[in-house]
Amino acid sequence: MTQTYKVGNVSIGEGMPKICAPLTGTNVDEILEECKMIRASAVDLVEWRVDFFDDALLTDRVLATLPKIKEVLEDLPLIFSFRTAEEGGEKKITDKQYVSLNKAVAVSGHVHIIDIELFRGKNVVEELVTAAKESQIYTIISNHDFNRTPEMEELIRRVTSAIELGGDFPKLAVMPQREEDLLTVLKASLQMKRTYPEQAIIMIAMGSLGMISRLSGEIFGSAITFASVRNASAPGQISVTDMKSILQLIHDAK
Ligand SMILES: O=C1C[C@@](O)(C(=O)O)C[C@@H](O)[C@@H]1O
Repeated sequence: MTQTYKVGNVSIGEGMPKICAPLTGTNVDEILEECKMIRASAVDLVEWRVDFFDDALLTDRVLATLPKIKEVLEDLPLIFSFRTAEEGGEKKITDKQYVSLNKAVAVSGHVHIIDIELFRGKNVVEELVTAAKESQIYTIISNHDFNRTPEMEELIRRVTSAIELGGDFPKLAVMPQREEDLLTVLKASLQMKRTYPEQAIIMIAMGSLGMISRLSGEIFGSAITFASVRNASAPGQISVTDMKSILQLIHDAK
């Protein structure tokens, strides 16, 4: 039985996968406009993809923007993600900046979850997991490959490392090149769900070929799915409205 993580008012790890919409605005006005649209939609969580923000490398500007976002989103749980250029994000950032930005955000009290990239290395990940725990917020430990899908054993190895490093939600997003890659992701997801039944895991195959993986989380064991309200933050995301009705259909059929 998957452990349920209570993030704000949302229970992650039970029932239908929870829908998360990304904020991809480049300035405060755009971001707040997106927040309003998201607030009026059927999302469960919001991800601030801060790497889209022009001032992402200025911690003061990021910290000043967070309360404005919270004001519009009200009680919707917020994930903070700086997706680095190495993993398909918009900007480069040094390890030092990455750690200090995420730490400042963790202690700010304005976010519920921070996303830490597995490949930033053990030291960075451990330092940020500790900081998050001290601030009583959750962590996603993530890994992305926008070009290909690694072998099944490698997918399992990455998710297992994320669990061993103390992440609350291990997350993998990879790009299938052929139909078999999609099956590999679903199979890895199911295997992880069976091996770690108490763990809420997020497994995504991106692009049009991977779309099924975004819909089938309740079957194969993926606790959060990403869908868009205005702009997609990754290939293959569908609209929140379509996502909600498909997840409901699958849920009702169970
Ligand atoms: O890691 C993920 C998943 C994602 O890459 C996707 O494929 O939906 C979208 C990103 O915004 C998010 O940080």
